[in-house]
Amino acid sequence: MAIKAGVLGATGSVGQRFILLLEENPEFELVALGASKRSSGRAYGDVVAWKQTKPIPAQSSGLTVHECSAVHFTSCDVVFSGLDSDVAGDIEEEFVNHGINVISNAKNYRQHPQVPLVVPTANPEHLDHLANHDKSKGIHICISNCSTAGLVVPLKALQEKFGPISHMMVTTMQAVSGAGFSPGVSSMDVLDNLVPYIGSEEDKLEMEPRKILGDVDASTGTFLHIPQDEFKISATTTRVAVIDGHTASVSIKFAKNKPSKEEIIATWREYQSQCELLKCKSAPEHAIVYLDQPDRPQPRLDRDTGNGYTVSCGRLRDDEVLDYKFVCLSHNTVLGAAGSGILIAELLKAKNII
Ligand SMILES: NC(=O)C1=CN([C@@H]2O[C@H](COP(=O)(O)OP(=O)(O)OC[C@H]3O[C@@H](n4cnc5c(N)ncnc54)[C@H](OP(=O)(O)O)[C@@H]3O)[C@@H](O)[C@H]2O)C=CC1
Ligand SMILES: N[C@@H](CC(=O)OP(=O)(O)O)C(=O)O
Repeated sequence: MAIKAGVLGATGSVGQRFILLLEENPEFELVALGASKRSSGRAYGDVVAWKQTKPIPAQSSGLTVHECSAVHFTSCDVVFSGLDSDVAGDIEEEFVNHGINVISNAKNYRQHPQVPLVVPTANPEHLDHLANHDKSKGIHICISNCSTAGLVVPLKALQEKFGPISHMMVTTMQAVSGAGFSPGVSSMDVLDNLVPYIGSEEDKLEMEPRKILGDVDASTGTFLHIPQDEFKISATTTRVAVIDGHTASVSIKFAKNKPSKEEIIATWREYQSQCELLKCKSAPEHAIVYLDQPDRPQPRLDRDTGNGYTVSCGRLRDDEVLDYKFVCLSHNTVLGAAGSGILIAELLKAKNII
């Protein structure tokens, strides 16, 4: 039976991606949409400022947009949240307290010790700890920050094979769709330009990988961060004139032995997450691809690999300061947001959690 899904923040950058991905996926039936009071009570097609390259799916276009109140979403098996973080905190809490399962893109609960922070092709095993969740409430899961999502997949593959990474320096070049649509980045700021600042983004990149790659205390269901002194991260984040696709230049140092370049590339190419092993519908054939061309990955050429669920890596080379440096690229509204939400719901079904 199809998973009945709702989308909160359906009119936004992430919300629109949810609409497109859900429409193409027979595992889901989209039954309810929510946005602000400005949009509620009207047909989705009439209120959304559609900015995707594919047309609005006809079925979604006719759905009525509701206010984000749990009463309108009780028929949903899962509700995906693409809400502005200014409002996501209270709204998601109300939904979970009404027994509705929420998978959120907003940052509000990412650091909560009982809420898993999941990138489905990196740490799907964290979802196993939800099997014994408090059944009087809905399940609450957070998806990572979009730059973090593309980063932790290649790191997880290396951590599994070669042990912990102790140091990382990362500089991102982030697409404008990451800044959302209301108001978004102005063309005067980003055209012919680069903005070397994205508010709070560096803190998230320095914090979230330590939870995603960390352990879980199974006795208490607490999601633990790798201590800061065991995994030091320094991040710089920038906005560039790209529509979709976040690129990162990354340098890493291994805590133990330094593998060879050939071992790293083979590890990335062979890596399989539970999503592929459990045959989730949206799972990419390869969670990571390594590109040998010296000028790849590039956002326009590589963001849609694996329908936007694959991380493209390239330019692996020695680093004079740490061990190695490389470039990675991922689709910020697919793997970095809506796509991960959908893949997490598919994992929950495959694991009999929903
Ligand atoms: N864009 C990206 O790549 C990523 C974004 N995120 C996170 O996902 C969330 C959504 O981001 P994004 O889509 O970019 O943002 P947008 O600004 O494009 O969309 C925000 C959405 O929130 C709704 N909203 C705003 N105020 C209210 C309210 N008071 N009550 C109910 N709904 C409201 C808007 O509805 P309306 O149109 O009616 O105003 C809109 O649907 C954010 O928390 C963001 O940080 C996470 C990962 C990646
Ligand atoms: N801040 C990211 C989008 C994102 O993921 O935001 P947050 O981590 O607040 O959900 C960007 O600007 O590209």
